Amino acid sequence: MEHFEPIVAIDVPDKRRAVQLFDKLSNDTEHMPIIKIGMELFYAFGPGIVKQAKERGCRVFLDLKAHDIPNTVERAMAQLGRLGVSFVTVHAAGGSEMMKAGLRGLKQGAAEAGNSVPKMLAITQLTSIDEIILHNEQRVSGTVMDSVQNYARLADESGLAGVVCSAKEIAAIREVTNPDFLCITPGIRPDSNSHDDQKRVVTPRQAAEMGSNGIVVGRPITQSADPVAAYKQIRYDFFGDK
Ligand SMILES: O=c1ccn([C@@H]2O[C@H](COP(=O)(O)O)[C@@H](O)[C@H]2O)c(=O)[nH]1
Repeated sequence: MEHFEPIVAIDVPDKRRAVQLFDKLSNDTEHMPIIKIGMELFYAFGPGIVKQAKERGCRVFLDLKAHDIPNTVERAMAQLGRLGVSFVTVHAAGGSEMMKAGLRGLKQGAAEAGNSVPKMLAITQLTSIDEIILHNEQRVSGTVMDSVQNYARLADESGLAGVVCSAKEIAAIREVTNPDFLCITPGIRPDSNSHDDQKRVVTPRQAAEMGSNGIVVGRPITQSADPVAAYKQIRYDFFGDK
């Protein structure tokens, strides 16, 4: 089973702060985190910000959560395949045709640029969603667990490398997917932290015990007075001495 270094979500509004965090976090070359660039940074600074993270030796998780008609996602993913990132994301709610088209585009873009193919992950139910939102707003009957399990099966059948989910759903996902299917888990909060807008939350240790292949952590690190110390503590809680 493959495990990844913690994925740090750099959700900050300005380039100077982002690059400062890339610099601080890439200093520990033995256990360098994977840098997650999301909509906030990418919409503001585009591929240039990806390049700046890569120049510091960081692997990049580009979390743009594509969700559109298959043709649009295929063409968008072809562009992302050219960037040399390690992970990209799409919403499983876009359906299997969209996910397959996205993967096709990603492979084509990566091949044209001579890059290896990034791992494509499907967002299942965002970790900010709970059963109240699922029932009252999405009008989905059943549990969050059922919905996440269904999306994971669909993503696996569509050829994706894995899903983004809460660690709480990993056991249910493993029942219906291939053994090497990845479960990457945000909604991570060390005991003392507030949950912010996250609903399905576990600690780094619980995520490890539940079988997470990699944790995604943002604010508990980026808003800490000492982001490097916060990262190291979270990494230790997830991996122990490894
Ligand atoms: O279901 C999901 C999918 C993606 N995310 C992203 O992870 C980070 C979490 O940040 P925190 O500050 O640790 O809450 C953020 O970039 C989200 O866009 C998620 O939380 N849940």
